[in-house]
This record gives sequence, structure tokens and C-alpha cells, in this order.
Amino acid sequence: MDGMQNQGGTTPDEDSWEVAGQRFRSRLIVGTGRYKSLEETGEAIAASGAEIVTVAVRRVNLSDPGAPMLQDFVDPKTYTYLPNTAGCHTAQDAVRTLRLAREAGGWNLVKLEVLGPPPFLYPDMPATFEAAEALIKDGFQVMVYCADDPLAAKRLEEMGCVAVMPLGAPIGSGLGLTNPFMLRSIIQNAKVPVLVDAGIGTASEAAQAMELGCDAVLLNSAIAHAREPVRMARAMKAAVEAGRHAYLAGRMPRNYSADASSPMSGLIK
Ligand SMILES: CC(=O)[C@@H](O)[C@H](O)COP(=O)(O)O
Repeated sequence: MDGMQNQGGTTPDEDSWEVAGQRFRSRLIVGTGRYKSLEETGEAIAASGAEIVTVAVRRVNLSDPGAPMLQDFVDPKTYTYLPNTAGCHTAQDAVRTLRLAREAGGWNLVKLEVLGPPPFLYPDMPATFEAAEALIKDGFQVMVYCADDPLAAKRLEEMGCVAVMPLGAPIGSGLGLTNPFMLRSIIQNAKVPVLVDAGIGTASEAAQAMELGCDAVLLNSAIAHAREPVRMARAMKAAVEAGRHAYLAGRMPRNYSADASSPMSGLIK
């Protein structure tokens, strides 16, 4: 038992995290877009072990019972739906979209993203600050996609955002963590959960984000655009768990010279 204790005094199996007063065991959050079909969406999400799924309010059918509905494949009783503002490029659009989501589905915990123009769709931080302020005033609990900028992340935390979500790399790029040093700095200084969001391309990059000490990882394209999405979802689940264990276990120090793994004493001369 003692050998299993981590920094928080719990065993890794009991390890969980909390956002806006809700506790989760899975540290992998997945998107629901970009799949070939809703069947594939449901299967991949089940394989990922995720408990929270993001839903692009402007793009997904949540209300027309005549058309195929996400809810039939990703049961809202099983998963926490996190409506997001994908496709919004102004603060006004983002605020309006989440107000509509709250009216339609009662969702109060939301993911805010206000994107700049192509080709990078980088978070538009002035517009993000404006939208976050309006949404928090309106009683929303805001998880916010942001630049990998420690000052911006701190400002969003101080405004009252319940989680900050710096990008690993541009959405859909699959480039992995382009700025791990700044991500680490955001994580070390945060008093709210930090989630690395977007740009992860494969399992080792999800593990790397967790090894930096973030609370969770949010990804979509890496699973949906894999040749075998369900298998990649399994890989992501394992990677996030492995990265979390490695973070809690503590990395050995880097030696810039060899340190023989067999003792030198007792060698036959
Ligand atoms: C799904 C979501 O909420 C977005 O933040 C984004 O789509 C994730 O980015 P990737 O698709 O690059 O993983």
C-alpha cells in the first residue's frame, strides 16, 4: 500500500480530478466531431473511457428528432456534455451560442473558444476575455480554450474561469506539444485545472501532456482521423493513464553522462 501512495496520498486507482464541483476519474475528454458516422463516434468514445464529451452546439443536431441525433449514440445520461463554441470568431457569437445551448439543454458548464482566422485558428485572446467576462457575469461555469501564454491563462483564472485549456498546437494539426515549456509554466502557476486542448496527434503526445502535470487532455482529430478510430481511442485512454502515473511517480533526473546500472563492487578482476 505504501509503495502505491502518490503525492496526493491516494492510490493511483483512486486518482480523480474535479472541475466546477464535479469529480471525474477519466482524464481524457474527447470531441464528438469529424467521425465518419454517429455509430463510429459512439464506439470510439466508449473505447476512450472518457466521461466528458465536447459538443459543437452550432454543428451538431441536438434538437431535430427527424434527423440522426448524437444523443442516440452518446448517451447524455452516461456522459457529461460540454457544449463548445466551435466555429465562433467573435465574442458576441460565442456568448449567443452558449446562451442558446443553455436554453436548449440547460447546460451551465461550457467550453468557450473564440478562434482567430485560418490557417491557424489560433485563440483570439482579446475576444476570449470579452466573452469569458460576459458569460461569467451571466452565471456560466466557463472552461476556456486559450493561448499557451502564462499571463493570459492567469488572467482567465482570475476572472473566474473554472478551467484553462491552453492549446498543444493548432486545432486539427496533429503537431503535438509545440511549446511544452510554456504549458509547464501555466500548469505550475494555476489554481484551477489545466487541460491541454487541441493539436495532439498520437498517443505519446497525450502521455507527454500528462507527464507535464496537466489535469486532463482534450482531443478529437487524433482519434477521429486515425485509420482505426476505435483502436486509437483505446491507445489514448492507455496513454493518458500512463502519462498520469509517470507524472505521479516522478521522472528520474537527467544525467548528462552514463551511470552504469550494475554495481561496480564485487566485479571479478
Ligand atoms: C473538440 C474540441 O473541443 C476542440 O478543442 C478541438 O477540436 C480539439 O482539437 P483536436 O481536434 O486538434 O484534438
